[in-house]
Amino acid sequence: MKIGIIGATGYGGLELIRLLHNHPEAQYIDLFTSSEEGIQFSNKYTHLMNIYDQALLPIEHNRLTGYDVIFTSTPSGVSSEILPSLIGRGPKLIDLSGDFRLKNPIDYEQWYQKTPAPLDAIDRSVYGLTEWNEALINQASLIANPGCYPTAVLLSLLPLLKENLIDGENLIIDAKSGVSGAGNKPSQMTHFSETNENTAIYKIHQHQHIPEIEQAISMFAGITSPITFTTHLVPMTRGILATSYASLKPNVNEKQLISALKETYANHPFVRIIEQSNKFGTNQVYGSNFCDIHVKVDPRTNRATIVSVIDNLVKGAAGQAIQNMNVQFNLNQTTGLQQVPLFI
Ligand SMILES: NC(=O)C1=CN([C@@H]2O[C@H](COP(=O)(O)OP(=O)(O)OC[C@H]3O[C@@H](n4cnc5c(N)ncnc54)[C@H](OP(=O)(O)O)[C@@H]3O)[C@@H](O)[C@H]2O)C=CC1
Ligand SMILES: CC(=O)N[C@@H](CCC(=O)OP(=O)(O)O)C(=O)O
Repeated sequence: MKIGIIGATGYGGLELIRLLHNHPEAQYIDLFTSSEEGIQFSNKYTHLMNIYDQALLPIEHNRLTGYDVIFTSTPSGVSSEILPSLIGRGPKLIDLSGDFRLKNPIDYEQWYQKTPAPLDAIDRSVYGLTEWNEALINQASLIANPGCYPTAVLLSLLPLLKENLIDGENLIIDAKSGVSGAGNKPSQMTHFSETNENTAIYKIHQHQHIPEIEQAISMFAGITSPITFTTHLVPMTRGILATSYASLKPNVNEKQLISALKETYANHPFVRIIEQSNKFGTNQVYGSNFCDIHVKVDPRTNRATIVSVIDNLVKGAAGQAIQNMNVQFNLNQTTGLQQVPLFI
């Protein structure tokens, strides 16, 4: 396969490069930049010395049709300019940004504060939550790869909502992310002295992943109800831990919740249901494409606490993007993605 990565110099791009290096079908990879044309990649990123010594290429739209796959791992507002003219013209397009995820352009405008992608391109895009949308992903020209938080939240909640085991009307979701979730561009929020020895809540009630999660819950579980979703920045580099609190539907018990999760993901190797867990955290999936899920019912409140962990750069971004590429090309979903988590 001939693959192009736009945004190769960013965190998502670097993770695509790391994972594709061990992908048996990724024989040829070009790396594109909007700002560092001609620079030898391994001079910028020493860890890639003797692995990716090639020069970064400029983004020339008329040449992009010559690839089998184009990944865009760019800030919001970029891929909506690059990809629409490429749809159906050869390459499979996989966008890691939020530009094609929200079906209603007014929502995009409101939550991203940017101009939305053209409506016909949004209409043709397929939401790339692999475990839930495989058939459409297989046929798609343009994949809107899910956001990191939505991936962790949706994989844990959808089976329980779909089976009507928990109340979807009053969901409270509390999520925490490592700092790489904010990309490699420094800001006051991600500065070492602001994140070290600190845990902060941010974008309260304004996070752009709120409409994405609500849209997917409606799409896959048929429930249209607003959620309470809060995000926190914690002093670690990778990882997302999402904890949801939901009331049980009448006569539902913990065993049924676990069964629904296990049955849903029985044939999905990247989702692991962890039944016994005194300790459950982001390091058990670090560097891997796993999403681990744990659920516990509190009999005093009749509420379930549903917790999931992913590596934001792998299952939350590049790993899921490659999983989607595998589905598009009728490869086994796990191709190139069988890394064991880096535990310590
Ligand atoms: N980090 C994460 O955990 C996740 C990120 N995402 C999303 O994926 C996308 C990429 O994220 P991430 O890698 O973290 O971001 P980074 O900021 O680390 O990287 C983005 C890259 O995009 C390139 N870029 C910037 N402006 C342009 C432009 N105008 N045209 C083309 N390329 C441009 C830059 O490279 P250059 O200057 O070389 O062109 C830059 O390296 C974002 O939309 C993000 O929201 C989604 C899920 C998880
Ligand atoms: C820690 C951190 O800042 N995370 C980012 C996640 C970025 C992301 O994935 O957003 P889109 O893909 O929707 O652009 C945030 O909360 O905005």
